[in-house]
Amino acid sequence: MSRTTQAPKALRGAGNYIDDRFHLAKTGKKQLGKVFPNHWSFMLGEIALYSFIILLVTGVFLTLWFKPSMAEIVYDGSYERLQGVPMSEAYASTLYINFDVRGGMLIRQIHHWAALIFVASMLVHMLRVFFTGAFRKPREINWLIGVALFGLAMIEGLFGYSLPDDLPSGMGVRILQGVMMALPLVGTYVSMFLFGGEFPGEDIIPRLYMLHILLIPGILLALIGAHMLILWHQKHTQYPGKGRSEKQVVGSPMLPAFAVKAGGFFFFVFAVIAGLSAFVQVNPIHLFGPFTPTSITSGLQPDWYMGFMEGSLRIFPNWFDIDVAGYSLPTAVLIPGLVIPGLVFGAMALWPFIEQWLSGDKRHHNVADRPRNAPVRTGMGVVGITFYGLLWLAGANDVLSETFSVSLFATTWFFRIAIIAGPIIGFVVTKRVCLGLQRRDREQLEHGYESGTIQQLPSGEFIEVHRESSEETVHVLESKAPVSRIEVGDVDENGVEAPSARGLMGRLRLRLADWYTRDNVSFEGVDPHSGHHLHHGAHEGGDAHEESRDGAAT
Ligand code: HEM
Ligand code: HEM
Repeated sequence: MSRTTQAPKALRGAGNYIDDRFHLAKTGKKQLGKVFPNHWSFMLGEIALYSFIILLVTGVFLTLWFKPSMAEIVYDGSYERLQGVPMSEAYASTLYINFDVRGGMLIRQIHHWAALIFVASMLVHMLRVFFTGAFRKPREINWLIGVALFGLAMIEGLFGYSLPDDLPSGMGVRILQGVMMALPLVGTYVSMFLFGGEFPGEDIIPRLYMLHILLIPGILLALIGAHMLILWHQKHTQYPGKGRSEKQVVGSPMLPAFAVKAGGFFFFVFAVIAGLSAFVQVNPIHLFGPFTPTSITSGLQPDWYMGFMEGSLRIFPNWFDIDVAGYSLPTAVLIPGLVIPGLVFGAMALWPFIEQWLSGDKRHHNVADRPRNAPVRTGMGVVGITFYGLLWLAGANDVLSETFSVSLFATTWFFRIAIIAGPIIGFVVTKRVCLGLQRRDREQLEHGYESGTIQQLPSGEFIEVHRESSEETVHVLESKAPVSRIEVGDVDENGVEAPSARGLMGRLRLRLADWYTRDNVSFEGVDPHSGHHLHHGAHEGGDAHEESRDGAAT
């Protein structure tokens, strides 16, 4: 006997009341059945989202006791080792959260760990999007929002790190001021404006506080909202496979499968952050002491996401300063502190448009690329990782020197050379590996996979038996887009428009387009399993739920 479940009367009443006014039932039904593709790499954006929520909640807790004031007091709280020490109210209030507020130290730890994981998950999420080409049309705007989110999150973290006014806080703010002062013409004014006078002054902590708890989180929240709305509207990309096309999305529906999974995953992320916070100490401000402009510590590192800026400043040579009309431009600070980060973020923001410009490809892409099938893009991604990673390591050049007992000058020079050679080597090796994998894919598509079974033919010859790949694998292998090496003025059958050869820019564009596609292995004319020595293999099934990209569930 079957029984239909009905919501309790009161709930139904409330539902009807709302539906009468807002007519949400129809839209709600459609939206709640929305299909989400399943792949572990799509959980990286979720980790960023959940750690952001944890930051908001723990941040509000911290504001209850934190005092954003530079007024000097003499400490007489419960941490005995600092009693009688003059310090700012900001530092004293953070010590108070640590030692006098119940659970205070744990919440500070959670806030800090969540910040570290927030930026890390964002970075890995961004790499996933980059290497799968998920930034291509129609998702360029979401990519740009992402780049803004990444930059803002770094600044938000730096400002949060500066709030407790302990020694590392003040050192971070000092570097920030140094970089600001290097700005041509306006540097000193910008610094005076932010600090309300000479460094450090009394104003900086209240100002950073306002930015940290109100303005930047507000902008982050709005941008994340827009990011999610756009994602919802455009739907997710999906990896190639059986039944997955540019027009169809395959995965689990929002209710119940995806909602339950996402809810559970939130608690998992929270548990990992809380576990780390309970057992692994981060930023023990009570051990560092209050900031005084005359003190400095050695071997101290900033939070990981500021590491690449630190490295950039540490290894850039102090070769020349430029004098323009009586103003000096300190290149050793200006270039590593502003120009290099500007180039890194500029390249990130522009890449989707550069790629579109040189390939002429204006099609919609909903099926993700396999990284090997876009060797130049994948190579450029490795250039970015190597460049960023080396700068990041260079930010710890003193720690590396001490650990490996090499001189500081040797590590500095190692990084100065590696920062140029590393990305070039990275690009060449990656591109070769991608092309090698493409050749292997082509081979597998044509001949099936190597079974490991060796047979001896009557003639005495030994052969390896190849078996047919599953239908799923064939779909994945066949997903490689045709290599578009089109001639000037052409539009190919995929709507890819050829670069124009006119003018200097036109010729440059053609050259780059050629560089982008040259060497790519063509799969055209390859008939699956047309090779010799094949035996039939197993076939796998596809996912259960499908939805067309224009919203109709099937
Ligand atoms: C993306 C968001 C955020 C990031 C990356 C971030 C990061 C940080 C970091 C790294 C610290 C230093 C923690 C420490 O002392 O060990 C900090 C401190 C602080 N944050 Fe945030 N935070 C964020 C959002 C918020 C929000 C939304 C609030 C408040 C509504 C907030 C309130 C505070 C307060 C009051 C402190 C000073 C107390 C302390 O240092 O323990 N934060 N934040
Ligand atoms: C606060 C930080 C961020 C949050 C909370 C966030 C959240 C998400 C989520 C939950 C998704 C869907 C699931 C997934 O693909 O992982 C997504 C997709 C996407 N994100 Fe982010 N993201 C953030 C930062 C970024 C950054 C830094 C970039 C790139 C620069 C970026 C670009 C994209 C793009 C292009 C998509 C669509 C991908 C697709 O459809 O396959 N996001 N984001």
